[in-house]
Amino acid sequence: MTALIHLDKVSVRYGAQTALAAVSLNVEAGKIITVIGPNGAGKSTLIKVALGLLPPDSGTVSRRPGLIVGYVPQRLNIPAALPLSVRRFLAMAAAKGDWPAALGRVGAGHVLHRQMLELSGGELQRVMLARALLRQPDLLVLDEPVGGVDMTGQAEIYDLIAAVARDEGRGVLLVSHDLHVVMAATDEVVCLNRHVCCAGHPEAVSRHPEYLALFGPRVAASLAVYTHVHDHAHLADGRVEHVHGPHCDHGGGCAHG
Ligand SMILES: Nc1ncnc2c1ncn2[C@@H]1O[C@H](COP(=O)(O)OP(=O)(O)OP(=O)(O)O)[C@@H](O)[C@H]1O
Repeated sequence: MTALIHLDKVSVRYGAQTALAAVSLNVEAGKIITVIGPNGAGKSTLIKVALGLLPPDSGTVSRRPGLIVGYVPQRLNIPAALPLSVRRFLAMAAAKGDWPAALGRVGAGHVLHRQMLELSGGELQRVMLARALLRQPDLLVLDEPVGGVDMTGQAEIYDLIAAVARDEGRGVLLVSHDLHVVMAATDEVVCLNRHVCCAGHPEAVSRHPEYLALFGPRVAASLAVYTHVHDHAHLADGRVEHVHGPHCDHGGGCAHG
């Protein structure tokens, strides 16, 4: 298997509600896969399945044997009464790591001796990323990693994520709403709305200008456009009907409607 992780037709239900329906995706070494989708689309559920925290109701998840995963959650809840320095927090993840270098790399060199509870939202996200990278992961899983980070910081963090994939050959599975910032550094976009609506390479933008019109000006401006092969229709009751036409007119607002 060349993929670090492979999801094959994974479905997850919470009671009667389907959170993921036959979702397949691959993350390979050196590649960044970005999952986008509206609230409730199943992005966090997908991450939980990929991490092995949630077993799928059907379908399979295959991980390369011995895979090391670094995970940056959307939020970290630290008990208010827990005295925990950044240094100690990082030491818990990697006892022998070069913590100052790891923090310096994510632009948070100044927080090594601070208390975790004192950090700003952006500083906390950077520390979480440093901690994930200290594990020297084959696969980095990031659930909206720039929450609370200012605009300049966001660009810096995405540049770093791109370098981690490109220069160090790590695979990255990223959930993001920051489409325009993420696009430049993404190898493949997976548009999720319980099922995979569409997926493709952002660089296909220049080769397929006709698709720009499909998304409408608001989405097109933030997302540019990517190869869009649509093999299903969205029915009024929310179900999906598979059809064989190669492209859709996106009238159903697949990801964003
Ligand atoms: N433990 C749970 N029990 C029941 N329903 C759940 C549970 N976790 C998630 N859901 C439901 O499953 C659906 C998908 O949730 P999920 O958190 O995966 O979406 P998301 O795309 O990450 O959303 P958001 O962008 O709002 O974070 C939602 O409708 C949510 O209410």
